[in-house]
Amino acid sequence: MIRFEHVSKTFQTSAGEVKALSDINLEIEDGSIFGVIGLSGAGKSTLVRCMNLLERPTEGSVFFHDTDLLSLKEAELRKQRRKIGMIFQQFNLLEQRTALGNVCYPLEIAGIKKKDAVKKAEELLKLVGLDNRMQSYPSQLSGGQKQRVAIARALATDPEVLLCDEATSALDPNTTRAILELLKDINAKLNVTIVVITHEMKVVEQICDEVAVIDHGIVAETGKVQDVFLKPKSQIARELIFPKRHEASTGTAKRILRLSFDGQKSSEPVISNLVMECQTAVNILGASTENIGGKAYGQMILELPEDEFKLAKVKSYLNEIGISYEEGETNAD
Ligand SMILES: Nc1ncnc2c1ncn2[C@@H]1O[C@H](COP(=O)(O)OP(=O)(O)OP(=O)(O)O)[C@@H](O)[C@H]1O
Repeated sequence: MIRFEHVSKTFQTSAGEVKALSDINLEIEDGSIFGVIGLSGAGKSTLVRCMNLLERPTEGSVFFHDTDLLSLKEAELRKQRRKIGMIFQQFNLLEQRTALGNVCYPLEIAGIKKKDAVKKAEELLKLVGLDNRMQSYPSQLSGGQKQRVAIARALATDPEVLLCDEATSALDPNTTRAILELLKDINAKLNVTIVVITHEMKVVEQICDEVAVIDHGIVAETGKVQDVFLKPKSQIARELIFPKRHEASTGTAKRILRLSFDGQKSSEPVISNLVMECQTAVNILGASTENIGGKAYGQMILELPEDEFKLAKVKSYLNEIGISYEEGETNAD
């Protein structure tokens, strides 16, 4: 549905050129929930803004279906843009309008009759769970409720894609979870393709099918969420999945085994069986196993036994039961 071919974006600033994106290639499938994750300054917002040409790439092509958006005249581009809705971290609601007035706004601009606009806005506000707050002003709503209004407003023009730029970053964990569930619901009920920009792996875990990991303006890695979780290939993906703060901080580097759980095996029996089978105590330095779609995914870090014989036994046991692992060192921080 959306395809980037060799997209680059350079900003000219008084301090010189800033290359925000370099030669980005990616493809987002119709009906999917696609995550773009990266650290602050990685280029995520620029990337998402290039999807609807709020930002024009300096090089490359942006296809929406099979149309190169960069080749369109202004009127035609506006038409295509209506099919691409967007929500933001700061909600961007009109403060002097009620929730209903906010959702009616894009319909009024599109020339829809007031009666029809109100009817549609009411339906959308019901869909996002705000049946009782239609006449409330943004200042009377919580962050989660404001984001629900913003979602309803973005859906008013029947977009095929909804771009969500850090849409849950200003919300607490419970509200985040509820908003992500709502987006998942919208994807399933309305078949709207959803692109989620985030710096938080847990957001990707909760709703995305596929993910692109962005680092310093390039795509470091892309693939199905469970594959990237199971076997992160890039250093940046490893850091995002398993932040350093989860690892032991003893001041000295330790030799470790990094175990990957792939959704079949739950982590607890594996460790207790390993202890019994190999007759060795294992020191768990960190774990970030998560439940994704009802299956356990994630990683666990074990300190290696110093005894080489016991180490060989542990590795052979893991091979036998089919748990992926790799050897490494913790950082001495
Ligand atoms: N309008 C602009 N003018 C100049 N430089 C810009 C502009 N927009 C972004 N940049 C620069 O491009 C790079 C990528 O920024 P971008 O906002 O896309 O990153 P991000 O991953 O979304 O980060 P954050 O999560 O902190 O918003 C940064 O170095 C940023 O300073």
